[in-house]
Amino acid sequence: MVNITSNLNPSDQQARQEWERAGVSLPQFDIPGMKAASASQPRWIHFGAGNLFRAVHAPIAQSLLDQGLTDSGILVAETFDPDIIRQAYQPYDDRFLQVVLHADGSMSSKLIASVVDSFPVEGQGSDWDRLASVFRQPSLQMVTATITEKGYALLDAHQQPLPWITAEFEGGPSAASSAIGVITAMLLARYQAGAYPLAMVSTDNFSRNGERFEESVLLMAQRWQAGGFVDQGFLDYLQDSSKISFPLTMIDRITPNPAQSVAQNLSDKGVEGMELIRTAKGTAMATFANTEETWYWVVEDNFPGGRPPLEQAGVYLADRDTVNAADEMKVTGCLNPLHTALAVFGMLLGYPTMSQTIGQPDLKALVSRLGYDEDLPVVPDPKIFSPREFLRQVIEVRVPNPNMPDTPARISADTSQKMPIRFGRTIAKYMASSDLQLDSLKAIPLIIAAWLRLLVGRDGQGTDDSGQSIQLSPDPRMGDLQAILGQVTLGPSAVSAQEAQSILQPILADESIFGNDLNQTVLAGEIAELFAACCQGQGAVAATLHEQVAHF
Ligand SMILES: NC(=O)C1=CN([C@@H]2O[C@H](COP(=O)(O)OP(=O)(O)OC[C@H]3O[C@@H](n4cnc5c(N)ncnc54)[C@H](O)[C@@H]3O)[C@@H](O)[C@H]2O)C=CC1
Ligand SMILES: O=P(O)(O)OC[C@H]1O[C@](O)(CO)[C@@H](O)[C@@H]1O
Repeated sequence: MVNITSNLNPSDQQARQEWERAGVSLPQFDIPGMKAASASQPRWIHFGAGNLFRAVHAPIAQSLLDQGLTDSGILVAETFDPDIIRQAYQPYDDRFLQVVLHADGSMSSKLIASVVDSFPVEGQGSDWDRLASVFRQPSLQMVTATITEKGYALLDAHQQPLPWITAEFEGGPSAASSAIGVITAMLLARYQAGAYPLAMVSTDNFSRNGERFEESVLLMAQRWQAGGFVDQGFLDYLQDSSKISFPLTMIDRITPNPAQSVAQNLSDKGVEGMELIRTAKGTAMATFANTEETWYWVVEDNFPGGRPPLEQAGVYLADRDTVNAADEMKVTGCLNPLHTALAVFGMLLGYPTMSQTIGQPDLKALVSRLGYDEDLPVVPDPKIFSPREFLRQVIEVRVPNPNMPDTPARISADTSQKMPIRFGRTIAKYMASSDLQLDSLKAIPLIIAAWLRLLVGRDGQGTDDSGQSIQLSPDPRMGDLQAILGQVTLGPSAVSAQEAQSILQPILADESIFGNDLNQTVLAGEIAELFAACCQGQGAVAATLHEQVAHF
């Protein structure tokens, strides 16, 4: 048996052979040497210690170390759920396995030991002080983040501070506890230590992520300045692009929650302690992260304090327009809209995995129509890779990978927040185009209708196509959407298309969901008709889908 915390002395041939037998490749670099170098010269710190960090960022740091291109590893801080550090990092010396699940059913694993230190940040205390001393080091070059889209939010829809942010606005840096509050307080420490340069790199999954990161940090700092906690010089520092940058990025690697099947497989191969961990806040972790083979990280090359040679580890460095095009290509066209479509129908039709959804011929036809015919004509071409080839891989290789334990439930979380980017942008482009006709969109109205049909129910329960009540994934708009959809009846006496149009009117008018008032478009009638058809009793969703794809 082997254990990830065991001594990885390069001369211990027996241990190395045992790892080899377990199918796990080991770090090639000198771990104690790396730890010493990182302590005196930290270069890279990450916020958000979840699974994507383990699938992408930490392995990139390891690749650079293995190639001898850097001597410094990566540090990781967690503000939202410090139990992640306490339960999934500290007991394992900050090590874990990165497990790649290949489409042929095989898996390859790497022991990742590039994480130098981990910080469970909870108010001011020793971890806060240790983190601040990292930020005071001139050697620090980049901060990356995966804190989810919600992590950047400071204001509500009425531009009022979110309840948990008010105390931070009013209490200044010493009251910081949110990710943005802590990051801004750390930048203050860096400013006070010598105003050294730093790149602040959001790697969260939404368009123009760097701009959003910058706006949030600046807003926090402005509120602190208004309260007399910081001087104008700090704001000037944050806005001086020769000091602080907020590059745009596109990141892509489907990384599901750790699966029991993977834990079992590793245990069977003789790796000890491969356990699933669920923190009290609900983050699903393990002693490994499972992910797919394909990955992309495209980042705007704007690092005022220099950067590690990321391109040597497979990262695309590009100009701002290219990154933006790559991101829009993925998020509004060639991946995420297809994912949402499959997740919605997967929930309705009872498919347990994402790969099973796309294995159903009607659903494959639906996302092929969506991707090739409706999205591809309006997505930008980043030129560094082909959108058509990217789309082909998503449809033919990545989502169908039967080895990936990804679920419709994971992808369908927060769908209301994803609608404007995943479908609203495309609708807006068709509306603005003189060549493209809005009524040529057939997949998009069907997906919107299916999503609304899924939400028919109450208290966070929806109704699947067999009429059973099912637990829906969390969504901040669930309450108000279900209140409106509560007027809908399912079954033989279900709503007519006309009734549906009147019930759906306030939802379709909501520009925060669709980016446009759909009632002003030909799509409203189409959605209402499809929605009403999907409400006509058991099997109506599958029947409507089948009938529609026959006409694509
Ligand atoms: N998992 C994936 O396939 C991919 C994820 N991403 C991005 O990475 C983000 C995180 O994904 P994972 O690490 O896989 O998720 P995860 O569930 O493994 O971890 C979530 C991470 O986000 C933090 N977090 C959650 N809510 C927060 C909040 N309100 N404020 C600050 N931090 C918060 C958690 O503490 C944790 O560190 C996603 O939301 C997405 O933006 C991007 C591409 C692929
Ligand atoms: O729908 P979500 O929650 O953004 O997840 C989409 C999935 O596709 C991805 O964009 C793949 O990179 C990941 O964010 C995630 O696996």
